[in-house]
Amino acid sequence: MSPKLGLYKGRFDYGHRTIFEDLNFEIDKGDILCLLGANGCGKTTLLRCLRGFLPLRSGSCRIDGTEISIMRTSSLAQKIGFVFQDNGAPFPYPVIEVVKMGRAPHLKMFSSPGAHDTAIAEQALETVGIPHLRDREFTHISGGERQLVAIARTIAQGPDVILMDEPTSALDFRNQTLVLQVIDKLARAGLTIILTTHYPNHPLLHACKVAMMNNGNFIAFGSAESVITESNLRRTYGIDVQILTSQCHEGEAPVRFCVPRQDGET
Ligand SMILES: Nc1ncnc2c1ncn2[C@@H]1O[C@H](COP(=O)(O)OP(=O)(O)OP(=O)(O)O)[C@@H](O)[C@H]1O
Repeated sequence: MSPKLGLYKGRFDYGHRTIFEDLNFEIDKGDILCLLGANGCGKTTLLRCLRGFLPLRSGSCRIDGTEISIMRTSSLAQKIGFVFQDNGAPFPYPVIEVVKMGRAPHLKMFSSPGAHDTAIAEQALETVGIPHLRDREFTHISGGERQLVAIARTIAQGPDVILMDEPTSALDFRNQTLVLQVIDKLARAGLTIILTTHYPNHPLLHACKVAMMNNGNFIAFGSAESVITESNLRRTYGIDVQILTSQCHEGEAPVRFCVPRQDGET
């Protein structure tokens, strides 16, 4: 059986500048893959290529074995959702209408969302814990709330795969935890999720696969435990980091987490 999503010998260039090349990975239904890497290493560019927003210079990206570059736009939108880093608010629509926009790939041309689509959108708001924002104007809610609305809209889209560009970046501590729990829940329901993050502790605390990106390739790919090591973190971010373990609850496996060393940069 084909993996849910695969990239094979992927290469992308902005003009003469190669962002990544000979990049390969496969992930399956229900997997969560966390992309880590320094600012500007190419995480967003990779996500955009996987969604088909940017064309690969060479190589192939396949969903369920089908090359995405030959898929129709609506079929691709039904299969892959994308949560952008920046959720600007150009129009003062009510939040529920913004979430219903996620249903667009499922509607016939010139038709509007119906009661079924409204119910799906309301369920998506419940899933991300913001049903109380249903009738608020999208332009009058906070940046973090807009990020949660964007996630709800993508859930309402009903894709098999969700690509999320720094989904926790604008969120407070509670909502970061909430979004990571939502991601766990979606994966348990069979969705495949790829997210970028700047917090190595997130994948350590929420066991998932990790790809560490550096110099246009993955320097490590695998379980959080195997990839998030002191030496990989030093190589990627150029600082000394210490991995600590703590027994939070008696009888449960110890939790691993990383902290920068106090004695500074390497
Ligand atoms: N449209 C563009 N044209 C040319 N270069 C670009 C363009 N977009 C991004 N870049 C460059 O490509 C490189 C990769 O950018 P990208 O946004 O993918 O990195 P990133 O890892 O997501 O960064 P961050 O963690 O800061 O969000 C960066 O050096 C960036 O300056």
